[in-house]
Amino acid sequence: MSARTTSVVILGGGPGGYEAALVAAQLGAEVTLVEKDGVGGAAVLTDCVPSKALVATADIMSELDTAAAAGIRLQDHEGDAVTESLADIAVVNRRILDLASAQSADIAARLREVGVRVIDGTAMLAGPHDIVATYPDGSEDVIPADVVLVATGATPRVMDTAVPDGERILTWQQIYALPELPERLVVVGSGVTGAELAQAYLGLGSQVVLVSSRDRVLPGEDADAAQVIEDVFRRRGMEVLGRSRMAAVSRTADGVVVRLVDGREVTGSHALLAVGSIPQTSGLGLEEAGVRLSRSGHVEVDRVSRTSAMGVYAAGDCTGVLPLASVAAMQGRLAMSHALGDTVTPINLRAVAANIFTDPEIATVGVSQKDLDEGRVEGEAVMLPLSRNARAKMQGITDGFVKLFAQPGSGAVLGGVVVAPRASELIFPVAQAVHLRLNVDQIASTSTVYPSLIGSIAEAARRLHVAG
Ligand SMILES: Cc1cc2nc3c(=O)[nH]c(=O)nc-3n(C[C@H](O)[C@H](O)[C@H](O)COP(=O)(O)OP(=O)(O)OC[C@H]3O[C@@H](n4cnc5c(N)ncnc54)[C@H](O)[C@@H]3O)c2cc1C
Ligand SMILES: NC(=O)c1ccc[n+]([C@@H]2O[C@H](COP(=O)([O-])OP(=O)(O)OC[C@H]3O[C@@H](n4cnc5c(N)ncnc54)[C@H](O)[C@@H]3O)[C@@H](O)[C@H]2O)c1
Repeated sequence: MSARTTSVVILGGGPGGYEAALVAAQLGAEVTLVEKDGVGGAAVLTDCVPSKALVATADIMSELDTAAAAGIRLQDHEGDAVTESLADIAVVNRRILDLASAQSADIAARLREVGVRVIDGTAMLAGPHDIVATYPDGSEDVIPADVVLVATGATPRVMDTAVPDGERILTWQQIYALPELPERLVVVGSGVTGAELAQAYLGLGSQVVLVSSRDRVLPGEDADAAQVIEDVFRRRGMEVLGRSRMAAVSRTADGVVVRLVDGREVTGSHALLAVGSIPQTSGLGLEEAGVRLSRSGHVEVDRVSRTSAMGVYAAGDCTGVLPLASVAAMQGRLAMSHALGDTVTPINLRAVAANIFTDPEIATVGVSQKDLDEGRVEGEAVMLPLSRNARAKMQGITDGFVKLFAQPGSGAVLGGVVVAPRASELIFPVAQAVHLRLNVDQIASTSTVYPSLIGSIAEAARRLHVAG
């Protein structure tokens, strides 16, 4: 198949779709991308980018709060101490929406530059090689495709007993339209979305109650890291209700009531539902075209993003491989490289770095403590609290740690966890070590700046040295 004449049609313009479009265009294909809501997808318009922008604002406010501990006194013109900062949520939201649409426009411009045809419409398959695009005015086009990429993402899970109304009962995609800061926000679900947004609103000045169905928040994460975050949440005044499953949410005269399955009731001014997502794969003609779906409705793919139908690939949240923007992008790029005959290395989830944008952040890569504890991986762990690091002291960092996992004998770095402000930036050397199969001595002997938080990663590596 000649890449120059290959026609590629992509359903969905999130990171899975637009990154694939860029690669396919670079490899010489004729590329059409059909997107119904806006280029950049949910990642840019409603999920990843807006939530991180909200967190960034809350972080600025929390830095103001900690200024006093560093000896900084904020005062007004009369010399009276200023002890409170207020978030003007209408301004905050406007900035976030502007920033998201600017990011979307930048991506659309880049796609145009490389010759990708972007269709504003809804797409579905009429067989493995024909895509029907429906335009906003209801008219349709059939686009023939040699290669199809399904990258339609996921959408917030909605329960019949807790239906969002966009005013008081909200999904995370609706919060940026709020005209006022919620006075008392009940966040339901303590996964990554719930934890990040609960802390962001707490930082912005809302009272926050976090309804967590599990023993602790962030049930899927490193237990030591989740404990640090839960302690910080409580210390800063968040009410965390553990082992509390929401049964229903309804409106009251001036707010909401969240009913728990054990009969308790939690009242608030607003409820934010963060109870997971479902893949957007129904009604797309996928199964009719021979594309196998899992019981959860995700598209089944292999490590180069092939589905069960020849010539049809899938990437991102609709596959359920690992719901991260970075992974969606990687899957989309791999799909195009494979379809268009470029060199491909199958996806390696072991080396995927991820970050939870709480304060402090939790960054992880590679194997987990659970893998070691449950005997799936043989490894040793060293955990160093950041409170003993000189730079951390200077910056007033009291919570957080660095944890490194290594293979006994060889000292190969298997993974790590960093809990710190900007952990997302600090995890890179560990990710690089996992990716390049470096050993602890190679990390330990790499020069680090003194004083620096990253020095703790080198120190953890030194502690894992295997005497030769
Ligand atoms: C609150 C929140 C915060 C997050 N933060 C992060 C983060 O910090 N870092 C990170 O890596 N990940 C983050 N994620 C995950 C990340 O957003 C997703 O993994 C990512 O969006 C997946 O990209 P995608 O391309 O698969 O889908 P999406 O970004 O969902 O894009 C899919 C697009 O397809 C379009 N579409 C669907 N059906 C059709 C159709 N029939 N025709 C045309 N178009 C269609 C949709 O309109 C959508 O625009 C976050 C998720 C949430 C919920
Ligand atoms: N920083 C990031 O990279 C980032 C941020 C947000 C989301 N994400 C991605 O999205 C994925 C999904 O995260 P998520 O948090 O949206 O969903 P999730 O499915 O991981 O978490 C939802 C949580 O809600 C709980 N829950 C479900 N029903 C409930 C009920 N009735 N009452 C109380 N709790 C209930 C579940 O037990 C679960 O802990 C993550 O795994 C991550 O990959 C990434």
